[in-house]
Amino acid sequence: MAQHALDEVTESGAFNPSASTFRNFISKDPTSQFPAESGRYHLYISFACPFACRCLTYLKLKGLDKVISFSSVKPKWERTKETDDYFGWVFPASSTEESGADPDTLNGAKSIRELYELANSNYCGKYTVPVLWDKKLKTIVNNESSEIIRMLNTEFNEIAKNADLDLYPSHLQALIDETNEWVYDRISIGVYKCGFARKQEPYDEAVVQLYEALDKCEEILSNQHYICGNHFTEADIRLFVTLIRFDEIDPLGFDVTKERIGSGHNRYIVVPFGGRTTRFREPRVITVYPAVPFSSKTVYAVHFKCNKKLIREYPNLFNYTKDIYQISGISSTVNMEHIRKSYYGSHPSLNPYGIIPIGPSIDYSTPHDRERFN
Ligand SMILES: N[C@@H](CCC(=O)N[C@@H](CS)C(=O)NCC(=O)O)C(=O)O
Repeated sequence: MAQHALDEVTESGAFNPSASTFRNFISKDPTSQFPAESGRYHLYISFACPFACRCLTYLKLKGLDKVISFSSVKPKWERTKETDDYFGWVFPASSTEESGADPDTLNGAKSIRELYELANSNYCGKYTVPVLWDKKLKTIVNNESSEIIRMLNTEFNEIAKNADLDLYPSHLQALIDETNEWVYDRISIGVYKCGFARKQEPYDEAVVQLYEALDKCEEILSNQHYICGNHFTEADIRLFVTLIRFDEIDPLGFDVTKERIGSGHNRYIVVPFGGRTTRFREPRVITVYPAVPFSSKTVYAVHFKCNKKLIREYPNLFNYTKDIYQISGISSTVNMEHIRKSYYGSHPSLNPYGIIPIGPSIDYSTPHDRERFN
């Protein structure tokens, strides 16, 4: 059994991930094995992982982040044991080692792998995030994001701050399920199918399907506010976590304006803006030959070869992404520094030197036009 999703590739070269292994459910029933209780559970995430961030988004939106604690691993995979070559998610040794990541004060684990081994000493499989951990029984409840978000939606409502928020309302369930199916297959996992393909044919197939699905989203979102109508649902969160990783915001804190200076040449004026990491003290003018727009240097577009079109070339999808980003609590689930470091730094077979491209500058907090559907 493969230890990494990256290695779950069939003989024909296509990415084919295996199912998650821990599939228990937390229930509002106090007599169940895993009852919904304040302070009992912990969510281990990576800010880089779209699947883990689905769950974090639920903690924020449902007002459960005081009821269920959470912490993030470091973004870049590291060796997890002296005795073998498995590289995976690790915790920092101290809270100052890596901004956004926390040591594992609960179990004293050095890696996510250790948690899987604590839960099952015979475990062999992938060591993925998210991990929903039961502090009382010292085990993994569930490591499948699509199930964790369903529990968070309904089972903690007695103690959730925003119990009334229902992201899987009964009248939309059939439509949400149907939407999830094609969005997952062609977009959420579709970008990984493009990136992890080891032969041209499966890549060609996945990339066509990805862009057909993005075109379909664009069409749907030109007629309605959200992907399943005018109601914000689970399906929007599942789509958003991929869209936000497609066109990355400027990680270095540069405001880049482009000027054309003759055929084939672009001049970029790079201006540092306040409060964020900057590399230059003074505004600089840099010239790029030939005319390669910065906007082509994005996470999925570059790293996973999803470069037919960027999200911001789709007016409705782009404004939709901004709209969701601006929902209270959501921007705190987006850590671009972790996303960049992780994708570019953790897949040596895709990016052997671990070089992180500069990326474009997009401000997702700027106005959008989605209120037109209100
Ligand atoms: N089915 C899982 C998939 C989670 C998943 O693929 N996580 C990736 C990060 S995006 C991971 O932890 N990979 C570690 C590895 O492949 O070793 C879910 O949706 O919860």
